[in-house]
Amino acid sequence: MAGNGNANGEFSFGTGTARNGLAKIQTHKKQNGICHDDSAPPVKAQTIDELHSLQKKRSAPTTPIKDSQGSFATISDEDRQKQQLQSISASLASLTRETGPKVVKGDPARKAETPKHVPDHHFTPAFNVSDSSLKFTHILYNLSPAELYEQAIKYEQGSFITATGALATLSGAKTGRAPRDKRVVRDETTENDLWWGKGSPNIEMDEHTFLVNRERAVDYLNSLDKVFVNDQFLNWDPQNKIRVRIVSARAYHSLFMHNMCIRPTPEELENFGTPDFTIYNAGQFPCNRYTHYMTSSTSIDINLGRREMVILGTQYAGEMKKGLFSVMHYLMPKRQILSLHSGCNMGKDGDVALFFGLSGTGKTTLSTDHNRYLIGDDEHCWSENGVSNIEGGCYAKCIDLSREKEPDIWNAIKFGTVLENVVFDEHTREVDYTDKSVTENTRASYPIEYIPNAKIPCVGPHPKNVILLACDAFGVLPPVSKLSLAQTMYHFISGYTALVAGTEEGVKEPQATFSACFGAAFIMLHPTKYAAMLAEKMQKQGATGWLVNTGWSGGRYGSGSRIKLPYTRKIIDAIHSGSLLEANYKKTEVFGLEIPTEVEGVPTEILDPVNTWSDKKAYQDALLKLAGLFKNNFETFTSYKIGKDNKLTEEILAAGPNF
Ligand SMILES: Nc1ncnc2c1ncn2[C@@H]1O[C@H](COP(=O)(O)OP(=O)(O)O)[C@@H](O)[C@H]1O
Ligand SMILES: C=C(OP(=O)(O)O)C(=O)O
Ligand SMILES: [Ca+2]
Ligand SMILES: [Mn+2]
Repeated sequence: MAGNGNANGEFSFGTGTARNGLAKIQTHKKQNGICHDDSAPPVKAQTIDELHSLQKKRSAPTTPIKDSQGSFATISDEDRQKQQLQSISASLASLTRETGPKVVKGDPARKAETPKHVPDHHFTPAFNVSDSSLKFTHILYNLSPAELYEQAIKYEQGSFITATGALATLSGAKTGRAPRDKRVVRDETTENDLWWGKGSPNIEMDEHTFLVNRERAVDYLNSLDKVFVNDQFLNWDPQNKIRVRIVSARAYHSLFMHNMCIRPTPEELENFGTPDFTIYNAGQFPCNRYTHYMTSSTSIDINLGRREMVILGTQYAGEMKKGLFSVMHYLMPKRQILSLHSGCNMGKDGDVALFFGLSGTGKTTLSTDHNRYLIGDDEHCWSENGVSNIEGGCYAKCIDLSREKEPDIWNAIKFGTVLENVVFDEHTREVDYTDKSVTENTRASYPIEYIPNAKIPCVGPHPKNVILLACDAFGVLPPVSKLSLAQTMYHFISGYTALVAGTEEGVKEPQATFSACFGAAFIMLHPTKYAAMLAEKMQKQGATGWLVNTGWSGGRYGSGSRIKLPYTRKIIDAIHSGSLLEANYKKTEVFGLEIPTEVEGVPTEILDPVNTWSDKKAYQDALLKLAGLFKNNFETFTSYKIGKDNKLTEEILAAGPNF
């Protein structure tokens, strides 16, 4: 290269050919004779460190807090930070030791932020002081998705950026929820309030054992260099908002909850105060099998009295979301608000539909509808004023996800989205959504506004249609039937579906299950309490109930096939538009379901399942088998009254299969 220069320090380009065959570089002769790298003004930095310090500017200053009179309080930024740290410090405090780790804000990797000395007073270690009280726990407080990406990629194995910008993560050994490892503290209050015993999801634990696990989680979290803290909200209904704090060890968990809960504005965060409920997620750390009530190394413990939840031995993020949902199933009915395991969307004319159903029945898929506003995909409240989403995000299954069939979910998988347990090309980072190598239960968690027609705020008027989704692996339930109120209640309390592989551990192929209120794993009170509220609301609002089978047709699982999604969508369209209400109906045998004779865009022969089975005897056997399972299951409920209405209770009992 030296050969290209000339005596004046000038280079020529294009005016001749240099000796090595390359064109000569030519620059204009500089007046002062100095050759600059480029024409931009020089950077105002003397050192590399100084240069780097220019890269990041401080976040917008926080706004003043208003006091009860509405005027701006004189609290300084420093005082506010102090209050916030005190609150977090209280959350992380040990219940058995007086001194705990010192809590400081910021990333320990950024040394400048680490205090050089213990701020309060100089102390001499004494026998009652443990090493843990001498260390700092760094708090990464409500980090942004970009910051959480950096944390995950730097420190958490199995974190990668996919071709569309999502954060691929691994949830570890557990890739689904562990309902058998969930425990609820039984104390004087919950003893009477909650549903205990046969069929109930609430497996009891005592207060003391809860505290043992809580201490285990808190000590684990405090043993780390840093923990993530999210302060967020649940429920878009402004009058019934719940403040939640999530303390976790992984950026994956923090980003997941950032997406799933409602994100506070900077002002809301400043006024956050003390949380109504706190999760301690120490999922990497197992519970202790010597601890009473523990039957595995996993424990998910809810203490309603303390307003706390502890997670040990599972990193599956869905436990946090569904754990909080359980809490809402206790808190909301206390306020006469019905909590619903359902998706929810709204048409252009304000017609709201609820989609009840167990995991894998299509709540997320069918509520995400390009022609309608999405209110939420999974957890809602129905109050005197209408519906509200509990969450701020969606949690979609990704197995076999396709751009054609589910374009809105496909497009939501971008920067900010957590993609759990998917398999991708090691070079291009293109995700293979058909790959089940890690699990069948691959998932995407994204903020609801990633769906283009999301309804923000996520609230709507009273529902017009209540759609019960069942994925029937027997292939005998019709693709759609119109229900009377009593039938709606019967099917709501039954909560039938075939559990498909994935979301719960150990389910390998579809199994008939009955899960009261389409969410027995999350309800806290007796199912008839929720059913009575639903009946009252549907009656008052004149809502219509529908049963939609998103499962098998033309034979049971193994011989028939799953009803095509485009057909189910046509059925749902006809419910929304009101046209299905106008159709002609006939009544089926055994289940006594009203089925339409025609639905636009759906082959008529599939509407009555008997038509699709080549072996009619096999159909009859399967039908009676399923009817028997329904009858057996409902026996536990026959001694309960639904609400104050004796007549409705009788009608509900009579609304089941007859054979
Ligand atoms: N006819 C159908 N209706 C609804 N979903 C279907 C249908 N056929 C296949 N599927 C698939 O079943 C899954 C339904 O899961 P999802 O919508 O996440 O259920 P949920 O939200 O109730 O857990 C999706 O992967 C979807 O693509
Ligand atoms: C996250 C869950 O929801 P769903 O499968 O209903 O979408 C779950 O049940 O763990
Ligand atoms: Ca879902
Ligand atoms: Mn769900």
